[in-house]
Amino acid sequence: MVHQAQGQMVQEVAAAAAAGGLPTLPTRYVLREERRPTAPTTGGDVAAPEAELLAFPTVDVQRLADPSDVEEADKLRSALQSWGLFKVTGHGIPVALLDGVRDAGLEFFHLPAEEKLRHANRDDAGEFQPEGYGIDRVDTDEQVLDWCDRLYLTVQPEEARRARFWPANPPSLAGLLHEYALGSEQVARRVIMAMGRLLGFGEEFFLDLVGDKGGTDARFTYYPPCPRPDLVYGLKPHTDNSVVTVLLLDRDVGGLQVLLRDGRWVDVPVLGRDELLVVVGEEMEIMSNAVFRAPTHRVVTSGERERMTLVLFYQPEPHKDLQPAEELVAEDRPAMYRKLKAKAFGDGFWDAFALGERTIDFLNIKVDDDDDRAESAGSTPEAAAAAAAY
Ligand SMILES: O=C(O)CCC(=O)C(=O)O
Ligand SMILES: [Fe+2]
Repeated sequence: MVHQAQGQMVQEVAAAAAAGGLPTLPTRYVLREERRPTAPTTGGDVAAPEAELLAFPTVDVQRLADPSDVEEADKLRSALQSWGLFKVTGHGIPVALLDGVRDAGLEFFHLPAEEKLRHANRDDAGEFQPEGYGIDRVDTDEQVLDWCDRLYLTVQPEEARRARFWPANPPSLAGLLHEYALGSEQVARRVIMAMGRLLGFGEEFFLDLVGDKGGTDARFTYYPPCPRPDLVYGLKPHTDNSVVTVLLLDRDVGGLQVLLRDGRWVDVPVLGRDELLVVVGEEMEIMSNAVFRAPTHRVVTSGERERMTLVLFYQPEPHKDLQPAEELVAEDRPAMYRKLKAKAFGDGFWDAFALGERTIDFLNIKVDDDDDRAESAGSTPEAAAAAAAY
């Protein structure tokens, strides 16, 4: 059964609201009071001074590829230990390609509804499945829906692409996404290689766990303007279903926020046109036995401006075992997660996300819930250094 709300795109709701046809926001988007996003922490909150924005971590992936560049490796280490995400320069992807794929994505969302619905996220029987155009899965009346529409495509391995979900319009989109994904995959690989080196292993360390034919899923997310941004999430708080995620953010409009370890939500700034963002995902958290942590992040919407982002999720080969690397497990550092197949983890994401839970928690693969131990094993420079000694 498809839930009746599944058919309604947020873009249509937003258009009706803008035309004055909706005196109040439909309740299915309205968050319970205690869950509502407060005003962004930066810009208005004295607890988050300007300096914090300036300290937003940056890593040059070209420098990162040079194993003798200790300074850049230190920047990566510090970014991973503090924010769990960082902006990336030195990737070599032409800015014309970045702008091109952004423009093509936006053009797709601006097409008439019937054109976009040719690629709707339904299978032959009309049931919901994640790939294609639409909103995320709706299971119940109680589920509060995010203020966004998505176009979700499997990009790699190439033989797994499903042509019916790839827009024919604008005609440039498919080619641009293909090109961009190749460049962005290199960014992910360089980061994953450097993460292996940070722990004192070779750069193949995590790549071997991922496999040569890891998967890449792309998600274009369109956040229409919202008449009541104080009541909704663009995207609810979550951690990513990936080893790492590479994001191409909107050129002009912010909204992404990350939860710091001290419990504050902080804005990710609008990046330069040629900059990307890398976020650690839950699969890396598992493989690294929580030396690296997947940060919780969310999107708040803007009142008047639309926003679009393109996010690429890098995943292990589906048949690979997903588990803490044995080199990172010892008597005083027991495995924090149980083994499962990468595919089982990937599939679990959709159930978890609909409930607003982490996949790790939803699938109950934490060996125990002793967060103190997790903290001491994972988040300190000492722990990373300890891991390096293995
Ligand atoms: O749109 C954004 O800024 C973030 C999207 C995101 O976090 C996701 O799709 O997992
Ligand atoms: Fe995300």
